[in-house]
Amino acid sequence: MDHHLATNGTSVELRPTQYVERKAHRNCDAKRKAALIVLNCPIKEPLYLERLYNHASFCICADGGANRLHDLLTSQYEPSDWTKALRSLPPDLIHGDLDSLHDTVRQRYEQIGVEVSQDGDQYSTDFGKCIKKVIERLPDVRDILVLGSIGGRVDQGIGLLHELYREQVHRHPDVRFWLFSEASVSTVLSCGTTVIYTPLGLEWDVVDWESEMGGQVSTSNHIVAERITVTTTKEVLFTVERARALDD
Ligand SMILES: Nc1ncnc2c1ncn2[C@@H]1O[C@H](COP(=O)(O)OP(=O)(O)OP(=O)(O)O)[C@@H](O)[C@H]1O
Ligand SMILES: Cc1ncc(C[n+]2csc(CCO)c2C)c(N)n1
Repeated sequence: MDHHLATNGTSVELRPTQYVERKAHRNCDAKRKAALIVLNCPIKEPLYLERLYNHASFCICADGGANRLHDLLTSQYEPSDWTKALRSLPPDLIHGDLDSLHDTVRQRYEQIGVEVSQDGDQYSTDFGKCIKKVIERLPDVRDILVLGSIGGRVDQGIGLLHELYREQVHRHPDVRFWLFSEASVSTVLSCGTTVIYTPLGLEWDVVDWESEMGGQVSTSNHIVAERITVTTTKEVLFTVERARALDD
């Protein structure tokens, strides 16, 4: 069963954990195309990155995201083995205004044949620029996996949520955006009914519950069943906490 598509015309089914499940090789011929965007945010778990990478048929680093990828990969090898380290999970493209990309990182990636492209526009973020590239290079993309965070700078964090909402709701309603951060997976749920399959439904379940910023917001809810149904009249951000450890 495809857990993304509307099954009966009225509900969409999602399985937030599918992209962190084990996959031996990179997905280049998947029916439902996915792309990975690596943002300039801390990446601590190599296995998390590898899982997302293997589910994507196109991987793009947003400017300083390439520094993060470089640092994580090289930390796992001897310093002299940096080519081997970088070739283990090579991005297809590094893109952005390139004001954060370190010179050495750029040179090293260029040396192993990774394309680096610059767009100096000062009215769009590197994340926004990368989404455009993904759509250009992978026109049939259905899921965009974003490895990032809303920790750190508040303007960047709120800006990222704003862009996820804009892209999902207004610009690319046929594409689903997933934000994979250190501790959780988030996606914007459209109006109507969404069924979410998780390892575990919600402890604080609500019915006919008005929700808005400054009004009522459900945070820190607990998942206690395998199937959650969310019916909403406005888009909502759904976040599920990740299990502490990924299992093989
Ligand atoms: N603290 C942060 N929180 C959330 N997202 C971030 C943060 N820092 C960077 N990002 C994301 O990573 C992308 C690349 O960031 P980078 O630092 O390389 O460029 P920037 O010039 O600071 O950002 P931008 O050009 O997008 O304003 C940004 O577009 C943003 O989406
Ligand atoms: C009202 C307004 N606020 C901020 C920026 C600046 N800005 C927005 S995106 C971006 C690119 C960052 O790499 C920059 C510098 C602007 N142009 N307009």
